[in-house]
Amino acid sequence: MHVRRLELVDFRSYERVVVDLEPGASVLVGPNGVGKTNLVEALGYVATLGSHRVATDAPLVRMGAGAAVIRCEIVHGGRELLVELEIVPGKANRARLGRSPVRRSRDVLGALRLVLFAPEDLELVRGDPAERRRYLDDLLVARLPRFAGVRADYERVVKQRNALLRSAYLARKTGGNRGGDLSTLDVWDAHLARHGAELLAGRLALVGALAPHVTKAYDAVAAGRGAAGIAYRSTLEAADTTPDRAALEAGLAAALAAARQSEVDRGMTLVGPHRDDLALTLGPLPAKGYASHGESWSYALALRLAAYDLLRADGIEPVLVLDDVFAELDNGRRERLAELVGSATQMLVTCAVAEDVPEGLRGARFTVSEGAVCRAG
Ligand SMILES: Nc1ncnc2c1ncn2[C@@H]1O[C@H](COP(=O)(O)OP(=O)(O)OP(=O)(O)O)[C@@H](O)[C@H]1O
Repeated sequence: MHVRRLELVDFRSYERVVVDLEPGASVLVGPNGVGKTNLVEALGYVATLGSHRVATDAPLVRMGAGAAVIRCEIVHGGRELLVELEIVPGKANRARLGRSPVRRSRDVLGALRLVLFAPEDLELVRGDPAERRRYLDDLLVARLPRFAGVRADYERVVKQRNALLRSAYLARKTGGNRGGDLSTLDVWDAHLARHGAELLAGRLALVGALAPHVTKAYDAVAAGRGAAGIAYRSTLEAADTTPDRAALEAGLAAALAAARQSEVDRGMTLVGPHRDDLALTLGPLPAKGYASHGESWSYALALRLAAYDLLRADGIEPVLVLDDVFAELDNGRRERLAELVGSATQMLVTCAVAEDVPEGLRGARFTVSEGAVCRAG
Protein backbone atom coordinates (compact mmCIF):
# COMPACT_ATOMS: atom_id res chain seq x y z
CA MET A 1 0.00 0.00 0.00
CA HIS A 2 1.18 3.53 -0.69
CA VAL A 3 -0.14 7.07 -0.78
CA ARG A 4 0.20 8.59 -4.26
CA ARG A 5 -1.14 12.05 -3.59
CA LEU A 6 -2.10 14.10 -0.57
CA GLU A 7 -4.09 17.27 -1.03
CA LEU A 8 -5.00 19.58 1.85
CA VAL A 9 -7.33 22.54 1.80
CA ASP A 10 -7.51 24.79 4.88
CA PHE A 11 -5.89 22.09 6.98
CA ARG A 12 -3.72 23.49 9.83
CA SER A 13 -1.28 26.02 8.29
CA TYR A 14 -2.06 25.08 4.66
CA GLU A 15 -4.47 27.06 2.50
CA ARG A 16 -3.97 24.51 -0.24
CA VAL A 17 -1.15 22.08 -0.88
CA VAL A 18 -0.69 19.04 -3.09
CA VAL A 19 2.09 16.53 -2.49
CA ASP A 20 2.78 13.73 -4.96
CA LEU A 21 4.47 10.80 -3.31
CA GLU A 22 6.08 7.59 -4.44
CA PRO A 23 6.82 4.23 -2.84
CA GLY A 24 10.08 4.05 -0.91
CA ALA A 25 11.42 6.64 1.53
CA SER A 26 10.49 10.31 1.32
CA VAL A 27 12.12 12.82 3.62
CA LEU A 28 10.29 16.06 4.38
CA VAL A 29 12.82 18.65 5.50
CA GLY A 30 12.27 22.18 6.76
CA PRO A 31 12.88 24.50 9.68
CA ASN A 32 10.84 24.26 12.88
CA GLY A 33 7.20 25.26 12.59
CA VAL A 34 6.83 25.29 8.78
CA GLY A 35 4.23 22.55 8.61
CA LYS A 36 6.01 19.18 8.25
CA THR A 37 4.06 17.48 11.01
CA ASN A 38 0.84 19.05 9.72
CA LEU A 39 1.27 16.98 6.52
CA VAL A 40 1.74 13.63 8.22
CA GLU A 41 -0.91 14.47 10.80
CA ALA A 42 -3.38 14.70 7.90
CA LEU A 43 -2.39 11.20 6.76
CA GLY A 44 -2.80 9.94 10.32
CA TYR A 45 -6.25 11.49 10.35
CA VAL A 46 -7.24 9.57 7.21
CA ALA A 47 -6.08 6.35 8.85
CA THR A 48 -7.65 6.85 12.31
CA LEU A 49 -10.06 9.82 12.06
CA GLY A 50 -8.09 11.39 14.86
CA SER A 51 -4.97 13.46 15.34
CA HIS A 52 -1.91 12.17 17.17
CA ARG A 53 -1.49 15.66 18.67
CA VAL A 54 -4.90 17.00 19.63
CA ALA A 55 -8.08 15.48 21.00
CA THR A 56 -10.51 17.76 19.16
CA ASP A 57 -10.84 18.73 15.50
CA ALA A 58 -10.95 22.53 15.87
CA PRO A 59 -7.13 23.07 15.72
CA LEU A 60 -6.99 21.07 12.48
CA VAL A 61 -8.95 23.69 10.57
CA ARG A 62 -6.90 26.64 9.34
CA MET A 63 -7.42 29.70 11.50
CA GLY A 64 -10.21 31.75 9.94
CA ALA A 65 -11.54 28.93 7.71
CA GLY A 66 -14.80 27.08 8.36
CA ALA A 67 -13.77 23.58 7.31
CA ALA A 68 -10.70 21.58 6.30
CA VAL A 69 -10.51 19.05 3.49
CA ILE A 70 -8.08 16.15 3.18
CA ARG A 71 -7.90 14.23 -0.10
CA CYS A 72 -5.72 11.17 -0.19
CA GLU A 73 -5.10 8.89 -3.18
CA ILE A 74 -4.10 5.42 -2.06
CA VAL A 75 -2.72 2.65 -4.23
CA HIS A 76 -3.27 -0.85 -2.90
CA GLY A 77 -2.87 -4.12 -4.79
CA GLY A 78 -2.70 -2.25 -8.11
CA ARG A 79 -6.00 -0.43 -7.44
CA GLU A 80 -6.47 3.25 -6.67
CA LEU A 81 -8.74 4.58 -4.01
CA LEU A 82 -9.55 8.21 -3.24
CA VAL A 83 -10.50 9.09 0.33
CA GLU A 84 -11.88 12.54 0.96
CA LEU A 85 -12.67 13.94 4.39
CA GLU A 86 -14.22 17.26 5.24
CA ILE A 87 -13.64 18.33 8.84
CA VAL A 88 -16.11 20.80 10.26
CA PRO A 89 -15.48 21.41 13.97
CA GLY A 90 -18.46 20.60 16.16
CA LYS A 91 -20.15 18.60 13.39
CA ALA A 92 -19.82 15.09 12.01
CA ASN A 93 -17.15 14.78 9.33
CA ARG A 94 -18.30 14.30 5.76
CA ALA A 95 -16.49 11.54 3.91
CA ARG A 96 -16.21 10.18 0.40
CA LEU A 97 -14.68 6.93 -0.69
CA GLY A 98 -13.81 6.65 -4.40
CA ARG A 99 -15.83 9.87 -5.00
CA SER A 100 -19.06 8.45 -3.51
CA PRO A 101 -20.29 9.84 -0.19
CA VAL A 102 -20.32 7.30 2.64
CA ARG A 103 -22.99 7.25 5.34
CA ARG A 104 -20.58 7.56 8.26
CA SER A 105 -17.04 8.87 8.14
CA ARG A 106 -15.85 5.74 9.98
CA ASP A 107 -16.64 3.79 6.80
CA VAL A 108 -13.32 5.07 5.40
CA LEU A 109 -11.33 3.40 8.18
CA GLY A 110 -9.24 0.57 6.80
CA ALA A 111 -8.72 2.33 3.44
CA LEU A 112 -5.32 3.60 4.59
CA ARG A 113 -3.23 1.45 6.88
CA LEU A 114 -0.62 3.65 8.47
CA VAL A 115 1.70 3.44 11.43
CA LEU A 116 2.90 6.80 12.72
CA PHE A 117 5.66 7.22 15.26
CA ALA A 118 6.05 10.69 16.76
CA PRO A 119 7.54 12.37 19.85
CA GLU A 120 4.04 12.40 21.39
CA ASP A 121 4.27 8.59 21.57
CA LEU A 122 6.35 8.92 24.71
CA GLU A 123 2.94 9.29 26.34
CA LEU A 124 2.21 5.67 25.41
CA VAL A 125 4.72 4.72 28.07
CA ARG A 126 4.48 7.62 30.50
CA GLY A 127 0.91 8.80 30.05
CA ASP A 128 -2.51 7.73 31.24
CA PRO A 129 -4.16 4.41 30.35
CA ALA A 130 -6.32 6.28 27.79
CA GLU A 131 -3.21 6.67 25.59
CA ARG A 132 -2.60 2.93 25.57
CA ARG A 133 -6.27 2.10 25.02
CA ARG A 134 -6.26 4.37 22.01
CA TYR A 135 -3.13 2.68 20.70
CA LEU A 136 -4.80 -0.72 21.03
CA ASP A 137 -8.12 0.36 19.55
CA ASP A 138 -6.55 2.15 16.57
CA LEU A 139 -4.55 -0.97 15.81
CA LEU A 140 -7.60 -3.17 16.27
CA VAL A 141 -9.50 -1.04 13.74
CA ALA A 142 -6.55 -1.00 11.33
CA ARG A 143 -6.51 -4.82 11.40
CA LEU A 144 -10.26 -5.33 11.47
CA PRO A 145 -12.17 -2.20 10.38
CA ARG A 146 -15.50 -3.54 11.72
CA PHE A 147 -14.17 -2.71 15.20
CA ALA A 148 -14.67 0.98 14.37
CA GLY A 149 -18.38 0.30 14.79
CA VAL A 150 -17.86 -1.81 17.92
CA ARG A 151 -15.79 0.95 19.52
CA ALA A 152 -18.31 3.67 18.56
CA ASP A 153 -21.23 1.61 19.93
CA TYR A 154 -19.41 0.97 23.19
CA GLU A 155 -18.42 4.62 23.62
CA ARG A 156 -22.03 5.70 22.99
CA VAL A 157 -23.33 3.29 25.64
CA VAL A 158 -20.77 4.44 28.24
CA LYS A 159 -21.61 8.09 27.51
CA GLN A 160 -25.34 7.55 27.88
CA ARG A 161 -24.99 5.34 30.93
CA ASN A 162 -22.69 7.91 32.55
CA ALA A 163 -25.19 10.68 31.80
CA LEU A 164 -27.92 8.65 33.50
CA LEU A 165 -25.80 7.89 36.57
CA ARG A 166 -24.60 11.46 36.74
CA SER A 167 -28.08 13.00 36.58
CA ALA A 168 -29.28 10.60 39.30
CA TYR A 169 -26.24 11.52 41.39
CA LEU A 170 -26.93 15.25 40.99
CA ALA A 171 -30.65 14.80 41.69
CA ARG A 172 -29.77 12.99 44.91
CA LYS A 173 -27.29 15.66 45.91
CA THR A 174 -29.70 18.51 45.37
CA GLY A 175 -32.96 16.82 46.33
CA GLY A 176 -32.10 14.97 49.53
CA ASN A 177 -33.34 11.39 49.43
CA ARG A 178 -34.79 11.44 45.91
CA GLY A 179 -32.40 9.28 43.94
CA GLY A 180 -33.23 10.29 40.35
CA ASP A 181 -34.66 7.89 37.81
CA LEU A 182 -32.44 4.83 37.30
CA SER A 183 -35.18 2.59 35.92
CA THR A 184 -33.45 2.18 32.54
CA LEU A 185 -30.07 1.29 34.04
CA ASP A 186 -30.62 -2.47 33.61
CA VAL A 187 -31.11 -1.96 29.87
CA TRP A 188 -27.89 0.04 29.66
CA ASP A 189 -26.08 -2.64 31.67
CA ALA A 190 -27.07 -5.23 29.08
CA HIS A 191 -25.88 -2.99 26.19
CA LEU A 192 -22.63 -2.24 27.99
CA ALA A 193 -21.97 -5.93 28.68
CA ARG A 194 -22.66 -6.87 25.03
CA HIS A 195 -20.62 -4.16 23.30
CA GLY A 196 -17.99 -4.18 26.04
CA ALA A 197 -17.46 -7.93 25.68
CA GLU A 198 -16.98 -7.59 21.94
CA LEU A 199 -14.43 -4.82 22.35
CA LEU A 200 -12.69 -6.68 25.17
CA ALA A 201 -12.49 -9.92 23.19
CA GLY A 202 -10.99 -7.97 20.27
CA ARG A 203 -8.40 -6.30 22.50
CA LEU A 204 -7.44 -9.54 24.23
CA ALA A 205 -6.91 -11.35 20.94
CA LEU A 206 -4.94 -8.36 19.68
CA VAL A 207 -2.66 -8.23 22.72
CA GLY A 208 -2.02 -11.98 22.39
CA ALA A 209 -0.92 -11.50 18.78
CA LEU A 210 1.01 -8.31 19.46
CA ALA A 211 3.00 -9.31 22.55
CA PRO A 212 5.78 -11.29 20.81
CA HIS A 213 6.22 -8.48 18.26
CA VAL A 214 6.71 -5.94 21.07
CA THR A 215 9.33 -8.09 22.79
CA LYS A 216 11.15 -8.63 19.49
CA ALA A 217 10.98 -4.97 18.46
CA TYR A 218 12.25 -3.71 21.83
CA ASP A 219 15.08 -6.21 21.73
CA ALA A 220 16.06 -4.94 18.28
CA VAL A 221 15.77 -1.23 19.12
CA ALA A 222 17.57 -1.45 22.46
CA ALA A 223 20.16 -3.96 21.20
CA GLY A 224 19.21 -6.64 23.74
CA ARG A 225 19.29 -4.36 26.78
CA GLY A 226 16.12 -5.39 28.64
CA ALA A 227 13.10 -7.57 27.89
CA ALA A 228 9.83 -5.79 27.15
CA GLY A 229 6.51 -7.47 27.84
CA ILE A 230 2.90 -6.33 27.47
CA ALA A 231 -0.22 -7.64 29.20
CA TYR A 232 -3.84 -6.53 29.17
CA ARG A 233 -5.11 -5.29 32.54
CA SER A 234 -8.87 -5.40 32.79
CA THR A 235 -11.32 -4.20 35.40
CA LEU A 236 -12.84 -7.62 34.82
CA GLU A 237 -10.94 -10.47 36.45
CA ALA A 238 -12.25 -13.08 34.00
CA ALA A 239 -10.60 -11.17 31.14
CA ASP A 240 -7.20 -12.35 32.33
CA THR A 241 -8.14 -15.92 31.69
CA THR A 242 -10.59 -16.04 28.80
CA PRO A 243 -10.99 -14.21 25.52
CA ASP A 244 -14.37 -15.93 24.95
CA ARG A 245 -16.98 -13.30 24.12
CA ALA A 246 -19.97 -14.97 25.79
CA ALA A 247 -18.00 -15.53 29.00
CA LEU A 248 -16.80 -11.93 28.94
CA GLU A 249 -20.35 -10.66 28.45
CA ALA A 250 -21.57 -12.71 31.43
CA GLY A 251 -18.57 -11.54 33.46
CA LEU A 252 -19.21 -7.88 32.63
CA ALA A 253 -22.91 -8.21 33.50
CA ALA A 254 -22.02 -9.77 36.86
CA ALA A 255 -19.34 -7.13 37.54
CA LEU A 256 -21.81 -4.33 36.75
CA ALA A 257 -24.34 -5.84 39.15
CA ALA A 258 -21.67 -6.08 41.86
CA ALA A 259 -20.52 -2.49 41.26
CA ARG A 260 -24.03 -1.03 41.04
CA GLN A 261 -24.04 0.67 44.42
CA SER A 262 -20.57 2.22 44.01
CA GLU A 263 -21.53 3.42 40.53
CA VAL A 264 -24.69 5.02 41.86
CA ASP A 265 -22.74 6.58 44.74
CA ARG A 266 -20.12 8.03 42.43
CA GLY A 267 -22.32 8.81 39.43
CA MET A 268 -20.17 7.07 36.82
CA THR A 269 -19.49 3.75 35.08
CA LEU A 270 -16.68 1.99 36.92
CA VAL A 271 -16.58 -1.34 35.07
CA GLY A 272 -15.73 -2.03 31.45
CA PRO A 273 -12.98 -1.77 28.84
CA HIS A 274 -13.00 2.06 29.04
CA ARG A 275 -11.26 1.62 32.44
CA ASP A 276 -8.69 -0.94 31.28
CA ASP A 277 -4.99 -0.57 30.62
CA LEU A 278 -2.15 -2.16 28.73
CA ALA A 279 0.58 -2.96 31.24
CA LEU A 280 4.10 -2.41 29.88
CA THR A 281 6.98 -4.03 31.66
CA LEU A 282 10.72 -3.89 31.19
CA GLY A 283 12.30 -6.91 32.85
CA PRO A 284 10.62 -7.25 36.25
CA LEU A 285 9.62 -3.56 36.48
CA PRO A 286 6.73 -1.55 35.09
CA ALA A 287 7.96 0.76 32.33
CA LYS A 288 5.84 3.65 33.60
CA GLY A 289 7.60 5.33 36.49
CA TYR A 290 10.75 3.19 36.18
CA ALA A 291 12.09 3.29 32.62
CA SER A 292 14.67 5.98 31.79
CA HIS A 293 13.97 8.60 29.13
CA GLY A 294 15.90 6.61 26.51
CA GLU A 295 14.24 3.34 27.51
CA SER A 296 10.82 4.96 27.36
CA TRP A 297 11.61 6.22 23.88
CA SER A 298 12.75 2.77 22.80
CA TYR A 299 9.59 1.28 24.27
CA ALA A 300 7.31 3.71 22.48
CA LEU A 301 9.17 3.01 19.25
CA ALA A 302 8.90 -0.75 19.87
CA LEU A 303 5.12 -0.44 20.30
CA ARG A 304 4.83 1.28 16.92
CA LEU A 305 7.23 -1.10 15.19
CA ALA A 306 5.32 -4.03 16.66
CA ALA A 307 2.08 -2.60 15.25
CA TYR A 308 3.81 -2.26 11.90
CA ASP A 309 5.11 -5.85 12.01
CA LEU A 310 1.74 -7.23 13.03
CA LEU A 311 -0.09 -5.48 10.18
CA ARG A 312 2.60 -6.68 7.82
CA ALA A 313 2.28 -10.25 9.13
CA ASP A 314 -1.47 -9.99 8.38
CA GLY A 315 -0.54 -9.33 4.77
CA ILE A 316 -1.26 -5.57 4.86
CA GLU A 317 1.89 -3.56 4.33
CA PRO A 318 1.15 -0.24 6.07
CA VAL A 319 2.60 3.12 5.23
CA LEU A 320 5.17 4.06 7.87
CA VAL A 321 5.59 7.62 9.16
CA LEU A 322 8.48 8.70 11.36
CA ASP A 323 7.70 12.21 12.50
CA ASP A 324 10.60 14.12 13.93
CA VAL A 325 12.05 11.13 15.71
CA PHE A 326 15.65 10.92 14.58
CA ALA A 327 16.70 14.06 16.45
CA GLU A 328 15.70 12.24 19.68
CA LEU A 329 17.68 9.05 19.00
CA ASP A 330 21.36 8.43 19.53
CA ASN A 331 23.43 7.19 16.61
CA GLY A 332 23.15 3.51 17.54
CA ARG A 333 19.37 3.68 17.76
CA ARG A 334 19.15 5.69 14.53
CA GLU A 335 21.09 3.06 12.62
CA ARG A 336 19.16 0.17 14.14
CA LEU A 337 15.86 1.87 13.33
CA ALA A 338 17.02 2.47 9.77
CA GLU A 339 17.87 -1.22 9.45
CA LEU A 340 14.51 -2.29 10.86
CA VAL A 341 12.35 -0.15 8.59
CA GLY A 342 14.57 0.17 5.53
CA SER A 343 12.45 -2.25 3.51
CA ALA A 344 9.12 -0.47 4.09
CA THR A 345 7.04 -0.11 0.94
CA GLN A 346 6.45 3.53 1.73
CA MET A 347 7.94 5.59 4.50
CA LEU A 348 7.65 9.29 5.21
CA VAL A 349 10.23 10.89 7.47
CA THR A 350 10.03 14.45 8.75
CA CYS A 351 13.04 16.28 10.14
CA ALA A 352 14.42 19.77 10.63
CA VAL A 353 17.98 18.64 9.84
CA ALA A 354 18.39 16.21 6.94
CA GLU A 355 21.69 14.90 8.34
CA ASP A 356 19.82 13.46 11.36
CA VAL A 357 18.25 10.86 9.05
CA PRO A 358 20.50 7.87 8.40
CA GLU A 359 21.77 7.71 4.84
CA GLY A 360 19.91 4.48 4.09
CA LEU A 361 16.59 6.24 4.54
CA ARG A 362 17.29 9.33 2.49
CA GLY A 363 15.10 8.70 -0.54
CA ALA A 364 13.08 11.37 -2.31
CA ARG A 365 13.52 14.73 -0.65
CA PHE A 366 10.88 17.41 -0.16
CA THR A 367 11.56 20.88 1.13
CA VAL A 368 8.81 22.26 3.29
CA SER A 369 8.52 26.01 3.66
CA GLU A 370 5.61 27.96 5.09
CA GLY A 371 2.49 26.87 3.19
CA ALA A 372 4.34 25.03 0.42
CA VAL A 373 6.03 21.69 -0.27
CA CYS A 374 8.56 21.28 -3.13
CA ARG A 375 10.22 18.16 -4.43
CA ALA A 376 13.94 18.78 -4.02
CA GLY A 377 15.50 15.59 -5.28
N1 LIG B 1 -5.29 25.66 12.67
C1 LIG B 1 -4.18 26.31 12.30
N2 LIG B 1 -4.28 27.43 11.54
C2 LIG B 1 -3.16 28.08 11.15
N3 LIG B 1 -1.91 27.69 11.44
C3 LIG B 1 -1.77 26.59 12.20
C4 LIG B 1 -2.89 25.85 12.66
N4 LIG B 1 -2.44 24.81 13.40
C5 LIG B 1 -1.10 24.91 13.41
N5 LIG B 1 -0.69 25.98 12.69
C6 LIG B 1 0.70 26.41 12.46
O1 LIG B 1 1.44 25.31 11.96
C7 LIG B 1 2.78 25.43 12.42
C8 LIG B 1 3.24 24.11 13.03
O2 LIG B 1 3.36 23.19 12.03
P1 LIG B 1 4.05 21.79 12.29
O3 LIG B 1 3.75 21.31 13.64
O4 LIG B 1 3.72 20.93 11.12
O5 LIG B 1 5.58 22.23 12.25
P2 LIG B 1 6.85 21.35 11.95
O6 LIG B 1 7.40 21.77 10.63
O7 LIG B 1 6.57 19.90 12.13
O8 LIG B 1 7.78 21.90 13.11
P3 LIG B 1 8.87 21.18 14.08
O9 LIG B 1 10.08 20.92 13.24
O10 LIG B 1 9.13 22.25 15.10
O11 LIG B 1 8.24 19.96 14.64
C9 LIG B 1 2.82 26.49 13.50
O12 LIG B 1 3.45 27.63 12.97
C10 LIG B 1 1.36 26.76 13.77
O13 LIG B 1 1.14 28.08 14.12
